[in-house]
Amino acid sequence: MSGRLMPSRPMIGYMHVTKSFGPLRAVDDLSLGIAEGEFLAIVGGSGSGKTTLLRLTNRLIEADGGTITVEGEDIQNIDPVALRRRIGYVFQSGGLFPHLSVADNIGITPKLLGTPAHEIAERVDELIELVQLDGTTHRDRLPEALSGGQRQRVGVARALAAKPRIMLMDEPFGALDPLTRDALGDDYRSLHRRLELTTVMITHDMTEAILLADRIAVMRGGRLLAQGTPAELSQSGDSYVLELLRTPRRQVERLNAVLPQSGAA
Ligand SMILES: Nc1ncnc2c1ncn2[C@@H]1O[C@H](COP(=O)(O)OP(=O)(O)OP(=O)(O)O)[C@@H](O)[C@H]1O
Repeated sequence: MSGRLMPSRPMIGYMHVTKSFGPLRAVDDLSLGIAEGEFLAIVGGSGSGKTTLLRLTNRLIEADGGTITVEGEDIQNIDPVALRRRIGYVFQSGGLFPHLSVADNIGITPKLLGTPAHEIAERVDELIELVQLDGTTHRDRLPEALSGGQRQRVGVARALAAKPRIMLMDEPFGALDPLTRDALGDDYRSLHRRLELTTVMITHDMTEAILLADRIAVMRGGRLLAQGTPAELSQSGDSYVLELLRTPRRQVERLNAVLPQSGAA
């Protein structure tokens, strides 16, 4: 996957996008294109504008300047509800409705679209299987009776319900223990490939970004500081980018120093 800033026919295109909240420029003159089928990770410190960029993409908020395109269309010309149907969104906390069962949470979008009940039930079963939940035990549970990892699987299933081609994910695995996080990351990566999705995922974790994404965009102070494959980023002249990339390497070195080099671990 090439590290070009703007592929010739981007699935999502950001051209000089700016968004301010009062005097604060949360997103500042950002240009970037994401190719069809690409998995892009956005990495950056707290407050660097990552969530704002995702929310601009599905018109939860509106940009002050610049243009955003989805499948070549300016999103200003797409009805926000229709746009959100084409873009799945997964929240850090899962964002599930606490009073609705797993099945009803997953089926909420088809229901709002007026899909007949039997079709919703079929789609829900299909999605439960797709995200590897257990239909028998989990289908009728409330979110409070699920583990964090299971809740995130429901969040992914719900986001996929309207068969979007694009998935936006805001720190989807951030609050999970490392093993669950790894498993969910791997499972999502294969879903991304199998369903030929285009995915933009925010993560604080450079290791996760390197392991899951084709390309990484680094944001700082609302600006796109650097972007490229991990190998390309490692050639960056920017000290913040290099520092971000050094963290996973340091972790590996420390682990290697502590753990035996062979054996079960
Ligand atoms: N609705 C809002 N009103 C005012 N300021 C906002 C609003 N939404 C975001 N901001 C500000 O914009 C900046 C960017 O916020 P954003 O949530 O995009 O950052 P982030 O990179 O996603 O951070 P985090 O990693 O902590 O989630 C922050 O300073 C934040 O306080």
